[in-house]
Amino acid sequence: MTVAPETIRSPEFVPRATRLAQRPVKISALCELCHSRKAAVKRPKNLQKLCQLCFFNVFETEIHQTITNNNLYHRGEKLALGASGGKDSTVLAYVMKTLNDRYDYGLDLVLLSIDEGIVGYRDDSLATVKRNQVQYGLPLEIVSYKDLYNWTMDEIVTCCGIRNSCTYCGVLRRQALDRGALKLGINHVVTGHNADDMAETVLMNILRGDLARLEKSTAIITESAGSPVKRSKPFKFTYQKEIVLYAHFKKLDYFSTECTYAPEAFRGTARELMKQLEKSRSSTVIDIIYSGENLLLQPKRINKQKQFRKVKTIDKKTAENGQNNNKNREMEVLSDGSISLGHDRAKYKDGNKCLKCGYLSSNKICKACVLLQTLEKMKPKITIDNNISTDGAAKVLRSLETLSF
Ligand SMILES: Nc1ncnc2c1ncn2[C@@H]1O[C@H](COP(=O)(O)OP(=O)(O)OP(=O)(O)O)[C@@H](O)[C@H]1O
Repeated sequence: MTVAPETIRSPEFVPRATRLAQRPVKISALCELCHSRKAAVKRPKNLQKLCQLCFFNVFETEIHQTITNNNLYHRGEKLALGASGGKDSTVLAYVMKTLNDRYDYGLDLVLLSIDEGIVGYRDDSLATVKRNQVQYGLPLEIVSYKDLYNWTMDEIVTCCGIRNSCTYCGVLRRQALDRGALKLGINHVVTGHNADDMAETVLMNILRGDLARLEKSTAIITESAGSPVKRSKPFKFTYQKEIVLYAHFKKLDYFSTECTYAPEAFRGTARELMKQLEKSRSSTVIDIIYSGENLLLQPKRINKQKQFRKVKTIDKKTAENGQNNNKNREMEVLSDGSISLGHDRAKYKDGNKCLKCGYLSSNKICKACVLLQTLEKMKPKITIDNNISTDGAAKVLRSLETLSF
């Protein structure tokens, strides 16, 4: 197995969206709303020129309207705000606290952080969350992969490579957020997913022909079978660039480095495509979300599509070994080496538990356990470098370079 060193991001890397949004914009005009103060921003959403105060006001009011129009929360509800220390979740914590106080929502807010165990990345971003906890006066709960699964992401990458790291991390984080929330007696997790994230997901699902996921990808509130924890995304209509501008002007304390491991490769492709489209049509992000919301999918066609995809993607060797004859397919290694987590056809009903870990799951074995089982199988095949003099990504990279399967 070879891993290109450039797929591991330098800790100094600053995402392009952050760099662009932080670049001072020269606008020599008056604010189009108050007509008295000098405009400081040109809103990426509609190109309106606004002063800082009016920008803060429209930004917060739009999120308030998203919350109230969609009846996202109710008085007395306890919410776990997914806090990674990044721009989206820092703005999420700040805005949710501001709106809760301003409009007297009557919500009980708690910050919930998942420590995936990525040295040089998550430990630094968690330090930011700890400062936010003090700055916003909100309680904080930190749950780690190591405690829940006995694996850190650094160990997982050392074991299975970078290629599938986003699959592992995404599945484990989803469950970790649920478990962290339940530990706090909360059944509602709020995340900072924004309009750009959502449009990218819609595009990815269209490009992959994943119609089943496409249907769910624009939901502002989701509840999955087998989990008592629901999720909501109050930034569904909020542009990423505006989130960065807001954090910048408000001087919020956030961590702007991207994950050490390369972001999901295909998401990057969808992101690039979206940026290209945005150059000629500034409303691209909202248009894609709108299309995703209004696509009418015919069940018969979805089934056909699934069958077609199954024939196309099953790895030849695995198929020859008969491993995919299992009707209750749980995990499939695709021909391109990536992992696809299937669903148990004999679906469990709500409230059923994973036979392995006992955690709630709609499948016989939960997705996290399926992945952890695979990791355990791979573990004996590798020798992990015991030299602890170099930590984090550098150590992982060195370990990966010496591995052979
Ligand atoms: N380690 C974590 N702990 C708690 N919540 C998380 C964590 N990682 C992600 N989330 C939640 O999921 C949302 C989307 O995460 P994603 O990985 O897409 O990061 P992002 O777009 O860079 O967001 P952020 O800027 O907040 O890190 C975050 O805004 C946050 O609410």
